[in-house]
Amino acid sequence: MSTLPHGATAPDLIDMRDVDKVFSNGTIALRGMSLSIKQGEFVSFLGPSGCGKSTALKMIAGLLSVSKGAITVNGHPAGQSRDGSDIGFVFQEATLMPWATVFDNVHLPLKLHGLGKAEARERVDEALAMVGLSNFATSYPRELSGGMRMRVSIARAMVTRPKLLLMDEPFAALDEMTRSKLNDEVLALWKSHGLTVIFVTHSVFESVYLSSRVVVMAARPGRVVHDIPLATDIPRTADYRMSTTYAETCKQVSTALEGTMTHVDLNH
Ligand SMILES: Nc1ncnc2c1ncn2[C@@H]1O[C@H](COP(=O)(O)OP(=O)(O)OP(=O)(O)O)[C@@H](O)[C@H]1O
Repeated sequence: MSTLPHGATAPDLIDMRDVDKVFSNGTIALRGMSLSIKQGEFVSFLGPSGCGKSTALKMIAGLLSVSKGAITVNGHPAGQSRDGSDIGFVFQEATLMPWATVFDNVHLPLKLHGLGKAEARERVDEALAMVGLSNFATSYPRELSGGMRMRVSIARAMVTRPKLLLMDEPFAALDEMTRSKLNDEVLALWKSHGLTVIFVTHSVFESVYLSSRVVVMAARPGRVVHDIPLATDIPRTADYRMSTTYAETCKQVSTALEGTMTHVDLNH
């Protein structure tokens, strides 16, 4: 358990203890990563290319094994929760089935759990409504814009009603306006569903706008070098993007990120 600023306690949802990841070709993707994340946090993993952000996310999801150390999610070793449906994963590409409708794409995780179309309809409709795509259930991915395809991908991650949403640079390929809009939509989902979110990004601006905490990582070997808590009581609005507080926080995080370039471990 960790103590929140107002004195209440929230359980640690994720606990990473001294985690290493060494790939079979000898690459040390992560060394000694320790991190606790409380239920309800919005945490960004920010760092240069190759610092192990995606690797850390995939290990938390149980998609990759750890080489050393341990990761628990909700008290279970990563990847060993009862049915895996308490984690939603959104990749950089929307990775939709081009031959299937929006409805069928979002239905997929429930189908894999044995839920037929009729039984799943309410849940799929709910997920599509969450991302504003109720009118596109019968459309095909090729008929949608890049932003809409990413919304389908988010609906597919949310259809199992996960507690934890893992997002791996989901908006990197989108234009600035669509990206800002989707940032706001993810924040709204985070708040309304009491989610815990881990969001991988290269963007200082995006991490500061979204997060309650920015974990700055360095490469060679991948590791955590800064853990920066951010104020969450300031509403994330268009005004906030223009504020001096936002500019100053971006500068602080940017300086921390620039510092990662000098944090090369010469023993590696
Ligand atoms: N399957 C793999 N086999 C071997 N090496 C890998 C594998 N996956 C990742 N790596 C290496 O591990 C390191 C960390 O990779 P990772 O993709 O986690 O970094 P990242 O911070 O997410 O990078 P980016 O921001 O460019 O996506 C890199 O050096 C990468 O080349």
